[in-house]
Amino acid sequence: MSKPGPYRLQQTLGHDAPVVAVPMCVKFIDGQNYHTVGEKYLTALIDGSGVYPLSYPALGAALPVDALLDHVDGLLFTGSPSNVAVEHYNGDPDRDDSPQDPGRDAVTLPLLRAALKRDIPVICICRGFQELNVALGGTLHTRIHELPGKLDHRGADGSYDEIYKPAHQLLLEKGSVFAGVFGADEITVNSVHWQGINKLGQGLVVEGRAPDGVIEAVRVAGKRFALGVQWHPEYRCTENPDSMKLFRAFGEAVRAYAAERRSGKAKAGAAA
Ligand SMILES: N[C@@H](CCC(=O)NCCCC(=O)O)C(=O)O
Repeated sequence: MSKPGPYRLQQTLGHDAPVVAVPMCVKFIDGQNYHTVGEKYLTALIDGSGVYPLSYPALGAALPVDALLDHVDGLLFTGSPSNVAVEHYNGDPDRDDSPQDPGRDAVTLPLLRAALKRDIPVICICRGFQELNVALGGTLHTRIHELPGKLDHRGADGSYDEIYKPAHQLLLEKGSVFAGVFGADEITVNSVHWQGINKLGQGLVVEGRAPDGVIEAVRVAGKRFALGVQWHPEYRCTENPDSMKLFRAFGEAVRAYAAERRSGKAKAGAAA
């Protein structure tokens, strides 16, 4: 795989740009743990949403989530090759070589619940979408391509453009929040995942599916902006008008929340 050149940002943020936290993954590299986040998520937040991304380490309960949430205006939960551990949803054993990230699980699941409690805007992508479902008591299929009648959602081999190329239609519920964002009942999306929603988490509303019925878009009922997508709108975000619509909508929700938070009107703390 060839190394990409530096990304050239298209936006310059103002000093008062709202802040969006992005929980990191833990990767073991050359004998040490590194906390990492894919650049495309950070640049999509800047160029798509106009917000300031703040990477958040996966150090578990040592960092109380409410200490972070007092200072941010939104959260983005990224995709990752690793899978949510089955112990978090009482699932069947995962495949033996399933990549795991217990450090990330220990942060993202409580962080998601706390953010939803405060009604902070959240967008959850791929692994983040699966975390949203698990955080709300849902379960996952670990190998959807092995289920009868399902497409292979794992993405093609090859260059990143090949892996993240348009893969299938997303069929949206009429009148859904996503249909409003896109101004359409159907768009084309990419697909890079083994796992998918099985039992739906509490409070989640299905807004869109792949043609094989796999759940691809959800929202949390009653929240100002809490959306999850199984595909990758962050990939080459600025080149895809639908991806830009989604990131712009997230940016608007974050700016509205930031104005409330900074005026002291947002719900405070875990008691809210
Ligand atoms: N591991 C899960 C989630 C898949 C996922 O998030 N893929 C993205 C990979 C890296 C990235 O683009 O950030 C599954 O296989 O379902």
